Amino acid sequence: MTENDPLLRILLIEDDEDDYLITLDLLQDSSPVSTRLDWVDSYREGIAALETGDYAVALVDLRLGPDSGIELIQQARERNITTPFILLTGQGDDELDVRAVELGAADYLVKGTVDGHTLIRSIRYAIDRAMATESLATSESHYRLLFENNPAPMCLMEPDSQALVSMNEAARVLYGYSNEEITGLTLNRLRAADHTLPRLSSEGILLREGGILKRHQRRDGREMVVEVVSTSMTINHRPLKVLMITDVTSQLDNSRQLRLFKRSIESSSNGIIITDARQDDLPIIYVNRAFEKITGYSADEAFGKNCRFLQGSDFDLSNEQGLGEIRRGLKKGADVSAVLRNYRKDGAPFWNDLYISPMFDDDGEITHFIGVQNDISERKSAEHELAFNISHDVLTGLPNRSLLEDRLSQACQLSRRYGRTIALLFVDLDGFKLINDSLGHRLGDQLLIEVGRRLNALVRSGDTVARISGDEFIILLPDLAQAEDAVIVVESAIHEIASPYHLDGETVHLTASAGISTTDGSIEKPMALLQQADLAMYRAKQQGRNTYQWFSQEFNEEASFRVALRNELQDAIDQEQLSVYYQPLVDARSGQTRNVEALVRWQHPVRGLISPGDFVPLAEETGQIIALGEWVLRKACRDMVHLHSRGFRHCSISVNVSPIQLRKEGFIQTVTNALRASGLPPESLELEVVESAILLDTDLVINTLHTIRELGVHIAIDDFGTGFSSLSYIKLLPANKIKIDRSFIRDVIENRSDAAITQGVISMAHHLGLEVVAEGVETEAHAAYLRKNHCDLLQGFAFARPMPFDDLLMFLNNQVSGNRLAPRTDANSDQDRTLLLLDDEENILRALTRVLRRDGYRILTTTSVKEAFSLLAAHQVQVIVSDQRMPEMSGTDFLSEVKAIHPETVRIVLSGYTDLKSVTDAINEGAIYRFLTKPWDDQQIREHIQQAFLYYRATVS
Ligand SMILES: Nc1nc2c(ncn2[C@@H]2O[C@H](COP(=O)(O)O[C@H]3[C@@H](O)[C@H](n4cnc5c(=O)[nH]c(N)nc54)O[C@@H]3COP(=O)(O)O)[C@@H](O)[C@H]2O)c(=O)[nH]1
Repeated sequence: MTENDPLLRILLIEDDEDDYLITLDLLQDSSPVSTRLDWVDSYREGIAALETGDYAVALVDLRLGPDSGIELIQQARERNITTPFILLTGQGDDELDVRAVELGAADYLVKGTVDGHTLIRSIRYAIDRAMATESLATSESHYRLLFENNPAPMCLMEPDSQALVSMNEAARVLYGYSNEEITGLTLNRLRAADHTLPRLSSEGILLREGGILKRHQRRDGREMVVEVVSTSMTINHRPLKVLMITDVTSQLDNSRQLRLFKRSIESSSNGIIITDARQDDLPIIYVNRAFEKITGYSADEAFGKNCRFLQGSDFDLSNEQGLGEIRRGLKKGADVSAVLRNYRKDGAPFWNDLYISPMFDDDGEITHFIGVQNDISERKSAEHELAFNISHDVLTGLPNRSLLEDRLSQACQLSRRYGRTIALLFVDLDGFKLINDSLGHRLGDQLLIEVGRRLNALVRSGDTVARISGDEFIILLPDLAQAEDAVIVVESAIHEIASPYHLDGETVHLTASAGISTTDGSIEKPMALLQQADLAMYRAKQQGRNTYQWFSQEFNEEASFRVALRNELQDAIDQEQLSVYYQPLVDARSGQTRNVEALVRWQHPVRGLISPGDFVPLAEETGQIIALGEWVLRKACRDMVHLHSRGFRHCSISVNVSPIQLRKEGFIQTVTNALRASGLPPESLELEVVESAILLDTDLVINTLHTIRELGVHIAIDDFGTGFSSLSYIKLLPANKIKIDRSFIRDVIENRSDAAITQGVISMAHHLGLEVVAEGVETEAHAAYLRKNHCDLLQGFAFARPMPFDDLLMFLNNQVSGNRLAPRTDANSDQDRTLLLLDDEENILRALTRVLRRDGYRILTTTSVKEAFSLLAAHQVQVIVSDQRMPEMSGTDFLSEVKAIHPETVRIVLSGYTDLKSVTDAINEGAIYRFLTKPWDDQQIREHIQQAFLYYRATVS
């Protein structure tokens, strides 16, 4: 209180007015400051005045009428009235004094003993004390607020007992206790069973000074990891510990997770790079070990660099697209992935499947980029290999059909643009299957590889050699000035392929047939070129192989015809447009029909009668031969039963069986079904099988034939001599019969090779106990020759053509009624002497006949070599006299042939010219017996002829 202090308002609660006036005087006399003393004289008014809060101090009389000043003070305190009190009383009383101070009275004055100064000092003291008390209370409340409202959980703990004195709200919330539950709580209660943890700096959490980690539990038992910082302090003379508690459970989890992430990144097999987006040129600030391993660069070498250092120094076109994507992605701040060709430190390239992700700060700014590298070089090379395999033939490494197709299309575009010619060569190896089967597939493969290599070696860099299937190679020549240029290549190809191959110590010879098709690029469907070349190749095969042919529209039409036929054949089978014709096989000696061959015919509604030679191969290609063959078999069996019922029981039926039928499962059942359904005895059925039928699935076919044979059905080997089968296979076949192919019979009477083959086959067959049929017997001469050479059965136009069943019946009936094909017995017997005279001049023949007739010979004459062969085939000629100079061939050549075909004959040349060389050669070879000259001496020539007959007798008998 000073002079400058404002007016000091003092309340006097006193029931005695005199005391009021005394107090007023005392104040006015002694107070150094302006005071105003308000007086109330009752308890009630006193409380009311105090509640205004307007008074710096209140002087309260102990006695207020019936009320007590002490009660008033007590009442005021209860009403939170903080006004300092000075209790006034009429007499001194220590007890009262203590009581007043206890209640918060600042002083106790005894009325009448107090002077002005004492009063003023007491008032000042009361006010100061009140102010000090209030300031202390304010400060205490601040501290309490600070403790209670502190967001950090805090506890006050008694150090010895560890009893918790207090817990702030944050701590209560953390632990789940209410304020009331704190009483009696000890630190131990807050601890989990296993509350100690090692210092966790290794766990990546930064602890505060003095902080330790403990495992605590909440009221509900849930555990948590807390950091506890404990500080000792004394509060109100009481030593206490303040525990500052922080729940670090999630921090610890995060830290562990972070460490896990870090370890994952470190141990990731993908390379990981982090670049700083806030620095120029995005320098690398982190790389993991996998990066070092993939690239060969250490982290130190990579730090500070931009990732582009992995792209090598040369421009790489293959990266352009990927880099473009990355640039766009980075610009947008979006995730981006791209495959780049990067380079390792040692310069080796690798394929980097890169995934880049931006990292943002809280303001949405990109701070870093994380790149994840995946070295996909192996996958790339596998993909590359796969792509290669998709477009290339695995065996030879040559382009396959699909790549060829691409190149052909491209070639067509280019040749149209630049006016060039494209040629496609279709090269097919001749008889490769046979070679493959006999050599084995391993060597077969080597052969194909070598063929591919040879073809590749002879083409130019822009050309393509492809392998489109087994033994089919294509050469695409996309850039020819003219079509004829293809000839050089095709001839070289055929020549190269024909050079011997030396494989595993074996020397293999191979030929190829080729077809050429060409275009100026305008062809609508480029692959049609392949079909055309294929057709041309097919024609080359027909021409005898080891040659080439050009495609022509004519082939195309033929091919179209074949395709159409193939489709119509099914209708033919379904709609019974097929019929069976029969051709007799006659006994060579008796002329009797012993057997008939069933031959299918197709009566096409538009095309007329179609030969089986045209549609059977097609049916074999499509598999339709199964249904077709089965139908023929059933029909033939039925017809044969019909024939038997008409009295021709000695007659059996031959049915052709395709190799495809033989290999088909259930064929035996098909045969038994046909026999059972028709009632034909098995021995009346003969199946004709071509020798090549056993080339594929040999064991299966041979077993099938054995089973069929066991049924009683006969087996004939058809077209004998035309297949490539070995004789060792033949002996495995359970055959009854061999049919010599008609190609050997056609010239058998004049071609020494055919004659030798025919004689050889007959002899071999008889030694094997087989019967022999000659097919294609077209003339009497054929028949006579074959008879003479002991052929058993004859089949051919000389006797009958294939005919419908009704005609067959008629034919057989005619035979029975005497018109049978009587055996052509030669008019002269073995003893008869038959002389054949051959000269292209009729008058010579007449003159000779006149001279020799008188010696009783049967004289046959002819001016033609061809007819001479026929006469020789048909008659038992012993001596032949031939002119030397004839238009068809020389006499010595003719007699040389005769010697091969009829070695028993005695052969004489009668010539007006002396070509010494050929005559001496013929004599030396034994082809001629005598050389006589024109003009002749009648007597002399008669003697020579007689001697010739004698010579014949002597040598033949
Ligand atoms: N798998 C089947 N093949 C069959 C069937 N029917 C016939 N064929 C085969 O078709 C080929 C052609 O037969 P085709 O046109 O009927 O010719 C046969 C005869 O007509 C013919 N032949 C008979 N004699 C002569 C003759 O003196 N000269 C001559 N130029 N041709 C003649 O020969 C064919 C019979 O040959 P083959 O069967 O080898 O005994 C032919 O290969 C038939 O096999 C069938 O139903 N299924």
